[in-house]
Amino acid sequence: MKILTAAQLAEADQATLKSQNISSTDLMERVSTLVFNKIHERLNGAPVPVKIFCGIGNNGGDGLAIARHMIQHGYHVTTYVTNCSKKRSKDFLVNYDKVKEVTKDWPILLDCEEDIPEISPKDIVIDAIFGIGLNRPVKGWMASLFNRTNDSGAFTVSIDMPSGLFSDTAQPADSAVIQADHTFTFNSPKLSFFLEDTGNYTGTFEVLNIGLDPTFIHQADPAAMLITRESAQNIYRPRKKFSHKGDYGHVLVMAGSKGKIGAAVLASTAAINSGAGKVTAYVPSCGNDILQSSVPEVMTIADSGVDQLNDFKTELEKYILCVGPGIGTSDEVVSAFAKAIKLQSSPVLIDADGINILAANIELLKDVPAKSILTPHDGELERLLGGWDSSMERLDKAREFSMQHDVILVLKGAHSITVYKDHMYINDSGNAGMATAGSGDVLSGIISSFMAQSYDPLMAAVFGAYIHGASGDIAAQTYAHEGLRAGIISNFVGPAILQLFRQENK
Ligand SMILES: NC(=O)C1=CN([C@@H]2O[C@H](COP(=O)(O)OP(=O)(O)OC[C@H]3O[C@@H](n4cnc5c(N)ncnc54)[C@H](OP(=O)(O)O)[C@@H]3O)[C@@H](O)[C@H]2O)[C@H](O)CC1
Ligand SMILES: [K+]
Repeated sequence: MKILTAAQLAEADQATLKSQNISSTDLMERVSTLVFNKIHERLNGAPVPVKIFCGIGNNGGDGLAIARHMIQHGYHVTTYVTNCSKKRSKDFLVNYDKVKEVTKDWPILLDCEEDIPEISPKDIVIDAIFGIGLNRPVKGWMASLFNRTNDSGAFTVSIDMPSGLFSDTAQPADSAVIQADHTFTFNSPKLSFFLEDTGNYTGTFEVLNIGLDPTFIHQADPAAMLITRESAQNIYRPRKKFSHKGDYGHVLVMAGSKGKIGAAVLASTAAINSGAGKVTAYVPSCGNDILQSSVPEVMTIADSGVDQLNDFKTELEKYILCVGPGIGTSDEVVSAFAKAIKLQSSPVLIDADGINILAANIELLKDVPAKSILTPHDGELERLLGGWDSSMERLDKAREFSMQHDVILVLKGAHSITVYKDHMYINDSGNAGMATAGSGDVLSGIISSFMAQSYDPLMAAVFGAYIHGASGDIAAQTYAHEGLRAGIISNFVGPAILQLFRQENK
């Protein structure tokens, strides 16, 4: 699913009016009817007090139209207009007049100086103050209204966006935002819904298809792609009937050190569980027997270093290198890592201490083959890029780094984001139970396995992140978030691939 910017959505709006030969008032009526139906389905006529706060732009227009439908259906509605300036939009005014058709009670005009209206925990608040037209931080009286709403304990439903939230630019620290319990958003979710510092404002969110011009949407270059089950289905490559293990590649997992051989076990198990034809673990010699007894499908090469890697020698001709989990960062390891990277001409996967080594020895980046994949968690990312002030800046810096070094970054988090130059892919699978030791080692194994199976590196990263999350989601149905261990996630790669094609129960 495409994630479009506020500017693109406004353009889509105009393209829709033209291609469907409808007025903007018609489109607003369509949108507000869709939202009303959703609310009506849930409330089912309940006599709860509903307070609808409307701005004076089109988000406010939506709010007024929703108010009209609700009043018409017998709901107990009080409508407020935050009448802070004279620049009311045309469709706001049309819908302001239309309220007259269903009630004698005009909306209450707030002139933005008076006391904030009472809001009780028993109210349902509908927030239609600002949508994608927000253009500056929310301060002063409006901020007090937002804070009062947030503190009220009332169930709050936001229309299109929680008011005060920016959709695709950095959220100013001093700007008030409505904390919604649920958000109905139009056409596509917004980028800020997926970022750590802003993603909680929406509460749960639901994307409503408001019938925007499909040609415009098809042609639009998205701010990011949301990777859902459907997108993952399209990336998946079925295996051929007449094939052998040589067709599915060979992953060489260079990982582990004394006390952290588990990282090598987890990454190489995940690689074999995800379909690589062959997997070899390249480990310090203390890890050899551990690997051989814990995962018989994986071959091993023991390095000359006993407790940690100190060299890189292998006769293997063609493999995908997955390097970094649990290797440490001592001088010996750095020289083994540097040697391994230099020997590669095809893209490699670098994780964990591999990323820490690059961050501390930035000159090694020139030996990293183009389109290699780095999978940092935020601590590693910070070492690599320096800090950031907002999630948007984190993305900007990642894009710049990717562009400069021609590498793919998988930024791990609640929604892992794969960044390659100007392209971003936001993962929509996974859960908080996956925040557990070794989960990243499993991700490295999964992605390198798909690289070995000849997926294009960018698609291997995007698909691997999805399958990793989906494995965790299926595993959590049996183990709960708390019971998830990295090795368990890895065992659910097969069910996650099956799930891609399972018919949903309707
Ligand atoms: N294509 C679609 O997705 C459709 C969306 N619809 C709805 O329309 C809104 C967008 O409406 P728009 O009129 O462009 O903008 P808003 O209503 O969100 O806000 C504009 C008004 O807000 C004022 N503003 C902006 N920031 C602030 C602020 N920090 N403090 C105070 N006031 C602010 C702005 O004032 P100016 O002084 O800058 O002019 C405007 O008055 C979208 O979100 C949907 O809800 C359509 O219904 C259908 C298609
Ligand atoms: K809103």
